[in-house]
Amino acid sequence: MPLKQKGSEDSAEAKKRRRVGFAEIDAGIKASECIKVFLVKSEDEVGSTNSFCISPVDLNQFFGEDGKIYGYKNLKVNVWLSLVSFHAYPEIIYDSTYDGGKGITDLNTALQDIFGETLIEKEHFLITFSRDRKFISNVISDGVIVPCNSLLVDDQSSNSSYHVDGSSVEVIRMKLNMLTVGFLYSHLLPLVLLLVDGGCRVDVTDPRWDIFLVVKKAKDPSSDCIATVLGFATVYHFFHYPDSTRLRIGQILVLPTYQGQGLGRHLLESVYSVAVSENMYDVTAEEPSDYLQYLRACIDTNRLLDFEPIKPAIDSVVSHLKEGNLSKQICKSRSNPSAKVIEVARQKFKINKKQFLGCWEVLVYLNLDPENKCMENFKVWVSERVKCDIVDKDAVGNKKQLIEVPNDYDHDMTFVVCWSTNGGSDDNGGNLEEVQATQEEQLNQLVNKRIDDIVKIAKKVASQKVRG
Ligand SMILES: CC(=O)SCCNC(=O)CCNC(=O)[C@H](O)C(C)(C)COP(=O)(O)OP(=O)(O)OC[C@H]1O[C@@H](n2cnc3c(N)ncnc32)[C@H](O)[C@@H]1OP(=O)(O)O
Repeated sequence: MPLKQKGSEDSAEAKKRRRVGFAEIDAGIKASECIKVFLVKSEDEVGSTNSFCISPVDLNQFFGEDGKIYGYKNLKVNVWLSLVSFHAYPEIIYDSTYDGGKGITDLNTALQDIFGETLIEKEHFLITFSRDRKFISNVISDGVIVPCNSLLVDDQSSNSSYHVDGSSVEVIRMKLNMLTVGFLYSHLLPLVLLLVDGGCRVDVTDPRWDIFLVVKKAKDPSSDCIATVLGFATVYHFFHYPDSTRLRIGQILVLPTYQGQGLGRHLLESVYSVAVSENMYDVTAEEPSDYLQYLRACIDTNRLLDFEPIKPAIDSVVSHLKEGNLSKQICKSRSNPSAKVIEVARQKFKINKKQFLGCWEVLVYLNLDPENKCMENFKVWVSERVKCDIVDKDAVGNKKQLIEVPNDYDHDMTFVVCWSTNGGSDDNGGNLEEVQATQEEQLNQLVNKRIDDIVKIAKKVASQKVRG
């Protein structure tokens, strides 16, 4: 009897094990692998996966800690986003659902987190293309056109518009706390969340937020003037002690279909134009992406290129670099332009100090002869500037250290400066020489990267000058 019992217990166990063994464990699917977002201009494009598909920065961030969707077999999510009203319509396709131990992801809630109130059913979505065709035109009717001296403006009789696809393009400035503008912003927000790294909602009730909309205006077949949004920037008015205001760009986005046509630059120049005409303190950007930094550097260097008051200071560095072998100490002492030079550029162009110092290196480079030996001196000069920025080399003895750390972003390198508390010289398990050699190598990498950036910006600025 006991044996039989044991036997039946064994077989029950075996069955259980088999069940467990065969149960399908749900590995989930990364949101970025099954969700596609298409930009569409007309109802004919809805449902087509040949429409323009955007590349979100990180779709996975909206789906739990591991960015995965669980519980669906052969899942595909296609979202069509209207460039007319910025409504969105999702199509969710799958063979079946099942609980493989991780539950079944609530897709509607997750999509709501991204698209919010813009998410609507297909039937309503299709109607919006005709019903809301004047949506943008109506919103911007109370806006102010920003006059801009952009190099892109091709109509010399007016300094506020140029042309894309044969239509006139303008930058309109509005207060975000206006009801209709706040409503439009809530429709643009999904694009911010999807396409701006770290993008988030700004407080539309705060009167210190402006939005700069770059719009294309064209007549439709019934001769109505229809405006389309091509890009936008949200800009905050910060108090600057004691009695001025600085403009800070919170988010800037050019719709992917229009990127690379000079609109980002036109938006930035429009913000500068307002800063100059309203005598703001300066213009800054909140956590700018590398590409935005590059774009700003190109624009600012271009503006500084023919600015006479800073030329003697540039000439002085250039002649110094041409002098032959430089002592690092002299390099250090001639590292930065004087406060007066920085101030005169800020007053005229509203270029912030940190930004100016980046342009300074490009301006010096542009004035050197690349064939000449002084390029070696330029490297020494940049190297001393990098060292001053990041870590005081002499502080090694004082246990200050530069350490390379992994990062979650797609940057090549991230460094942190640490202050050792351990009191010994052998903090990394090696001796002081090894620590210094590692530091030297890491600094060299940074210097090489900085020089590559300078050369890239200088080439772009030089080519734009030739075209201009
Ligand atoms: C604070 C923050 O918001 S950080 C986040 C920034 N935003 C984002 O990352 C969102 C996604 N990215 C974008 O929206 C855009 O790429 C932006 C806003 C950064 C730049 O906008 P774009 O319209 O693409 O920039 P724009 O066209 O003015 O300049 C891009 C390129 O065109 C070039 N360009 C500028 N003007 C012209 C012109 N008239 N003719 C030809 N090329 C031009 C630029 O030099 C640059 O060329 P390169 O990349 O080959 O060197």
